Amino acid sequence: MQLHANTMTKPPAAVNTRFNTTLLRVLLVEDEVLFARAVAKRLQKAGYECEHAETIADGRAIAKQFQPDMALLDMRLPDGNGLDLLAEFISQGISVIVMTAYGELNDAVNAMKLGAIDYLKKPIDLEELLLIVEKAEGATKLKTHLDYSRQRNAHEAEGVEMLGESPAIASVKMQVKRIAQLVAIGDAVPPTVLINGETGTGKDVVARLLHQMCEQNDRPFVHVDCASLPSELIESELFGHEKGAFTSAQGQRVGLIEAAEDGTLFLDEVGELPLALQAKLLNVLERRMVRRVGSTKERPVLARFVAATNRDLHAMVLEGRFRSDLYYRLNVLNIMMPPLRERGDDVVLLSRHFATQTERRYGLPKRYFSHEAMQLLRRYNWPGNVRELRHQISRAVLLSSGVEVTADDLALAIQPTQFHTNVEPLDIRPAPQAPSLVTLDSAEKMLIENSLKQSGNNVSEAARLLGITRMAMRYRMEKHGIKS
Ligand SMILES: Nc1ncnc2c1ncn2[C@@H]1O[C@H](COP(=O)(O)OP(=O)(O)OP(=O)(O)O)[C@@H](O)[C@H]1O
Repeated sequence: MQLHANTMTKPPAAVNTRFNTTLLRVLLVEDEVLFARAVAKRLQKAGYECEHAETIADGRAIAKQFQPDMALLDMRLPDGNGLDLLAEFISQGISVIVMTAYGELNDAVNAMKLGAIDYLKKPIDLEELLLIVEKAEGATKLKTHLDYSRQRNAHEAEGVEMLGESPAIASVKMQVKRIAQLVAIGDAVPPTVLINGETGTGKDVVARLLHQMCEQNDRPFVHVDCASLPSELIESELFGHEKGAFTSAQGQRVGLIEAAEDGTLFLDEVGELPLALQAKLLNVLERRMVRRVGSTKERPVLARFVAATNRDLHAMVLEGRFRSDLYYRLNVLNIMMPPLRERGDDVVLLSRHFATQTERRYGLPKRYFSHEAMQLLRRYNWPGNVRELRHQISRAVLLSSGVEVTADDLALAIQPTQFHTNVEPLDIRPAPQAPSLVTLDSAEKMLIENSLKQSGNNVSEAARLLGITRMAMRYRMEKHGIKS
């Protein structure tokens, strides 16, 4: 057996102690070694732990030791068809994404019927692959593990930043600080916090900031996305289970509530929690005890509970879709995130910040916003809030042809009704057309060509300018038919 691996340094952890590991594990079964190395590198860079096997036999053997959470499986392998391994992996609870060659659509269809989460057609773009892996993570229980693991890493590596100087954000920062300073006396537990706000306003950022500012910031921060946990798994994910508690419970498992220890349990999108589980959660909050599925033993719960929602929970209570007792239990302290359109000039500060991030990531020269672009940014009403702003800015920075980001580089079709009420109306002119005609593919091609031009056709230097590996650069050049 050949182990092709990569830079894995830790020995594989046992299945039941996965909460103690830090990275989500991806097994790549692919016989094209160069491509596999490029994929492994990209995944490692994105925070995944990755192993590689070239054959079905190797894949089977490595999976036993490595205990992957997810597998990327090629369909044509030297010792058989990847479909043979697919069923085995799925029965072991491994999420599978298949990779098929051009014209092998039947394989993809069969794989999906057998339970693969998604498929990718070759030639594969690494960024697309990453997006699909991330999407698969979100659609399964894996997201929870990863958010938990990544967050632990993130706290070790860097602090959370909540940018903004507007009175609305200053007030949020003040509230977070006060809540973090509330020290529980004796046996008292920290009060629960409910964060409300439109999508993309930074509820997640606030939860992490609160954790960071608390005394127990070296304890775990466990992010549970209640919307993406499959309903059949949510109970055992949250509460844990004992061996044999149900048919597929081959081992004992610590639930996320327990995994939070005396840190923070962040229940994101709490409005999506099914009613039956709302009752169980209420019980945990009231009694501060948790019982694993299939166990008779109760364990104390020490974590701080922080919940977030973009729904009107009060309205959901009136409609009978959210338990009123749980609502009041969660809503002990409340933080309301203001929409971006109410944060005045924070939009300027955030735009500069996101532009600098993109410039650094792609090795681009510093960009400046034209006066018109700035006006547009200030006057748009940002329904997707800070998340939308971040995407728009990085897209505009990547697409701008010179050092100036113009209003046309921003794909904001502003409507007269979307203007802020307190600013003078902008010159009405047709919505920008050009950006919507540029595809991600052509933007990537343009970036690659530009970087090669800038580096005098030196591939390594061009890769450095773009902040990618030489291998990834070569892969992309080949994809776009660019010769050096
Ligand atoms: N004040 C801020 N400073 C810097 N970055 C921010 C700020 N607010 C939000 N962001 C960034 O915007 C994006 C969206 O934020 P976040 O995920 O916290 O929003 P959310 O309210 O939890 O969204 P959703 O309701 O969709 O889950 C993230 O990339 C986050 O880092």
